[in-house]
Amino acid sequence: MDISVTFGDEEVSAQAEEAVRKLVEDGVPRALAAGDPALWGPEAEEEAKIRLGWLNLPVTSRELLPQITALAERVRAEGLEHVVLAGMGGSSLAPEVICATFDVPLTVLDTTDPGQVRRALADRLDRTVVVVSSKSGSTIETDSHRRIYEQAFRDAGIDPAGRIVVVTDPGSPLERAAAEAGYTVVLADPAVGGRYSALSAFGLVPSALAGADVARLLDQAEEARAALDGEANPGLALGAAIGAAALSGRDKLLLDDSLSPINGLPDWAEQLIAESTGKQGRGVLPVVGIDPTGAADEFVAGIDTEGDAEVNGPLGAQFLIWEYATAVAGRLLGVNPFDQPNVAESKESTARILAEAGDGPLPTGVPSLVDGPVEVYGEIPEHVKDLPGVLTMLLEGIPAQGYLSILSFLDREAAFDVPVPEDASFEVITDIWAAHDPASLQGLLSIRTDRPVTFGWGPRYLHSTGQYHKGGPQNGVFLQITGAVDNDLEVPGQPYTLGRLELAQALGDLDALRKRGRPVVRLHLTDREAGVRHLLTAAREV
Ligand SMILES: O=P(O)(O)OC[C@H]1O[C@H](O)[C@H](O)[C@@H](O)[C@@H]1O
Repeated sequence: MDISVTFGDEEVSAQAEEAVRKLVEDGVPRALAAGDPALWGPEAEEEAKIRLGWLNLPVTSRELLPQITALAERVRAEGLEHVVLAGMGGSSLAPEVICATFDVPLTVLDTTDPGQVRRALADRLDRTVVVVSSKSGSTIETDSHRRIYEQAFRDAGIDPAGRIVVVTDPGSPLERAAAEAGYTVVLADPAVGGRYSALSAFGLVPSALAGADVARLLDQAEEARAALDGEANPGLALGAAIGAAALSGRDKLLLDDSLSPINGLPDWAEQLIAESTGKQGRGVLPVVGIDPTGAADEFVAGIDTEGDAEVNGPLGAQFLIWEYATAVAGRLLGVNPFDQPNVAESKESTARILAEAGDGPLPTGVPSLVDGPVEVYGEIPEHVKDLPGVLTMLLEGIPAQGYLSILSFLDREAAFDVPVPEDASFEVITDIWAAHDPASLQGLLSIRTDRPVTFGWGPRYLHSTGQYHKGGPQNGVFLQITGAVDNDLEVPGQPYTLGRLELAQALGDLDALRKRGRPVVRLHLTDREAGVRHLLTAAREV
């Protein structure tokens, strides 16, 4: 197995070498191997004491294998071939990459979009097993999914007890609810934080049920763990390079996996890096989905792909190396890599908005302008009269070291429902999808600026880059997209529907961003399909 970190840029290499020398001199690798919680300063120490379990997961997680294997065998024997994972952030990003890489199907629910959840519900409910994963056991999206699936199973005459598997920390409210309901529960290691939990029960249980070879994943990680003890320590080198580069102004970390056999690691690494480093007005901005631009503040990390740094290794090894590197970079940046102090701001705003609105409409405000099926909310100068004007204004407003972030609270899969001609070639089909996919906006806008443009699906990004948006440097410009809901979904036992929660989450984050003085515009699509097409057309006119 080739597990290595190499440098393709002389400046990066020299800075990394110098930082590694200093880190070794300070005894950091030895202290980290020994799980020393004092490495991130006195303020982080208390939390670090209960957050370093990930270093040992390649070994300790093996204890879970008999339970997981038996569970997977039962699920298979019962013909439950549709595995749905309800989980946000650290509770779903790793299984998504593991399953994509091992090429086994997994339906991930990390959305509050009613259309997306309805699609999952309509898919083989009689053969569905749902993994409800939440470390805290109190995440609102995951709680909603659990309630919705419980109801759907009951309505179909299916006992949810045989269909719901819970992964959570010991003592969480979810563990208690699951015990009462008679669900199968797999307890996770409480000494591991959400975004460092790829090799814990959170990564392994849903992936094994979907058919991935998780024992192999642990073998790969164990090999990397041995390398982290040695002198040629890839995690130390990567963390030193990322941290030192950021300190010298190269703080946009472009993740390039174009040649990697691993499928989707950047989406996982994005959360790890953004939530771990983006706080106290500092941080490293992970950039996923666009090509390198050569900008002076850009650092290209290639996953099995050339870059300023190139990280080679199979998936299990990559997880551990990136976690180790992030912890090291956190030390260099002087932040606690295990907390997410600003994530709660949006959650609190959302809760307040829902409570204050009662049964009435949510406080959306009035549009500043309307362009066809797109309403524009936010401060728009007089001379801006249409959507291309709004997009131009946002692009021109990006600060010199800044970025634009597109935040889309829409159905991530809607574009793939668009009918395509029967005899269409693959190229034609992908063009049709792209023309209906809000994510295409990232590529269209990024070629109109030399600044990075990021794209996140809401509410998924709230548990990932959302921390950096609010806690990181004051240099982001935000474009939020919401849409009308035609076919809403009740959340059993709760006063809100899923669509109402989705909009409240968008408004909650809008409020949190505004309170921090971040420039933000919300576009509301009164007709989603026409709105996306109109928006993409406007982006081409900029
Ligand atoms: O696993 P859970 O407790 O449900 O948490 C899921 C996610 O939500 C939070 O908002 C955190 O910011 C994430 O780091 C975490 O992974």
